[in-house]
Amino acid sequence: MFPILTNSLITCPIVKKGEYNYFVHPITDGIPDIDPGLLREIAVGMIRLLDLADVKYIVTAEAMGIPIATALSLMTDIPVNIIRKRRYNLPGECDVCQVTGYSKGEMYINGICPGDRVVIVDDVISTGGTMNGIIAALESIGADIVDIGFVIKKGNPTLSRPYSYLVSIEVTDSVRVVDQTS
Ligand SMILES: O=P(O)(O)OC[C@H]1O[C@H](OP(=O)(O)OP(=O)(O)O)[C@H](O)[C@@H]1O
Ligand SMILES: Nc1nc2[nH]cnc2c(=O)[nH]1
Repeated sequence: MFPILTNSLITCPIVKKGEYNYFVHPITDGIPDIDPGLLREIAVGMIRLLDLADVKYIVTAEAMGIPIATALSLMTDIPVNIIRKRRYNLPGECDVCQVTGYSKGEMYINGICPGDRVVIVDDVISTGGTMNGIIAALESIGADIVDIGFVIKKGNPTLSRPYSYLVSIEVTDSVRVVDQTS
């Protein structure tokens, strides 16, 4: 179903971040490069996956959600709203607490209003810490979260809302693709 994505995953390197097996891949790291054919395959798959009707923003997290959200935006004409790792101190800025398997930090939402219909996309979900933080922050704003989609699901994370993904992987000393959307 996603031959370029699948092949690039099973051949990608793994590095250790403490005890965490971190896979290094074009879509999640931009390394070694982002092939346009891979990005197109993903964008077409995500558009099939997601409910994008009457959506005001495709919301994504800096940094590696940006290429995916941009590709979707070009194909749908829906603007992108980027959750940034930098604080701007603008009126209404909303803090997101981000905890991953290897890091902890803050992110910041600007420009989303109560009632805005949004779809959230990201490159990968692993512990779910990032997305659960984003969901809580968007709920506190009063945004209407219509759908949530990932290119890659790593392991078996739990989210406070339903979500979908293109491929599911297990990572040990290599990547194994265990499932994909049909
Ligand atoms: O499910 P989780 O365990 O929270 O991991 C998922 C998050 O990890 C990556 O972001 P990262 O913070 O590494 O930033 P980057 O996009 O700048 O590489 C990825 O883009 C997700 O946002
Ligand atoms: N590139 C990359 N990003 C991640 N985000 C959460 N886990 C991972 C991982 O294993 N690799």
